[in-house]
Amino acid sequence: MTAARQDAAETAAQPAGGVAVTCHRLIHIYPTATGDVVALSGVDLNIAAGEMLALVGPSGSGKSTLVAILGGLMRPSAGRVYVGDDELSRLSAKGLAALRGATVGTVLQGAERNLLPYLSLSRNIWLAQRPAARLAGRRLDPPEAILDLVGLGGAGARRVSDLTPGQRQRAALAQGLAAGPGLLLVDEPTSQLDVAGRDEVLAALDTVNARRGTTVVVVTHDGEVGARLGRAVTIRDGRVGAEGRDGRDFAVVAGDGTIQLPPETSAAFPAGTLFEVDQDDQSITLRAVATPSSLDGDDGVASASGEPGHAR
Ligand SMILES: Nc1ncnc2c1ncn2[C@@H]1O[C@H](COP(=O)(O)OP(=O)(O)OP(=O)(O)O)[C@@H](O)[C@H]1O
Repeated sequence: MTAARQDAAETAAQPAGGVAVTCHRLIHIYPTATGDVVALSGVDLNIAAGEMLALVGPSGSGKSTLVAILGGLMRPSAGRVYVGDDELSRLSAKGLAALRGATVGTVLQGAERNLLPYLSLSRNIWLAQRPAARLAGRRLDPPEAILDLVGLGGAGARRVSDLTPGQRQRAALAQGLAAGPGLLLVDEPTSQLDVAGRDEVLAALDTVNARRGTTVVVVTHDGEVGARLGRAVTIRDGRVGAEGRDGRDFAVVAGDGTIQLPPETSAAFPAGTLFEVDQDDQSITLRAVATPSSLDGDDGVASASGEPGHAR
């Protein structure tokens, strides 16, 4: 949480209510007619309760699959995932339904997919609250209070179809927050918005996080959104490839000890390149000593020594 968010959280009337998330060697495979598709190949990720985080990465890297698992919409093929105290693969179908109904709010990409356009905002939220009230026996905030959180206070009587795209996206956030979840998962909330609309959505997420302590995970292709949330985790080839925190970029050691090189670095070193590894307390130095093509030749490693360069 930033200092501003911390201040707001301390003055908020509502108690903090975020849940932590832990993924350990998470694997997901889609069986298809043409063979298995490995969507997640060992995700290790810790998200603290009340943290805000962006999941970024190229198309097809596994972001939506990860979010669907965190939201209790799918079970992983292997590995463990905790949302709060619940290990999801151990939950019964009823337990998963309770998780979806009360603990996790999922906002799908495309605001309209989350809302009934012919109903008022209040009615939309009220309908989304019913399963949570039944499943968790919780007393929930009135719809107007939830709309207020996302900057739509006083708009409860308006119909979804009468809203601007930015308002509609914030209404979709309100829908995801209807049951008072500890974890809010939001898929591409800003992709169809102009800069002003994007800023309003980010401000709404900040407010939700500050006042409720809700853990917020946003899937986005927008690097600016990642930067504004403070922590951006890059999913590449189905695992955590890198992480940005407060403007600094980090490589991440996976649970199996591997580190993905940044794309621009790996482009300079073809697969099969041999490195010498030097390590001290604070750093690891990789010195490329042979490329696959040099290994194909007669003179092998020695002839390529020092080429194509150094990676550190
Ligand atoms: N239902 C499915 N059946 C088979 N393969 C799937 C299915 N859903 C996703 N995949 C595959 O799993 C991999 C990861 O997909 P996923 O949608 O999770 O990635 P993504 O990072 O969210 O992509 P995008 O940014 O385009 O939404 C891709 O290779 C995709 O083709």
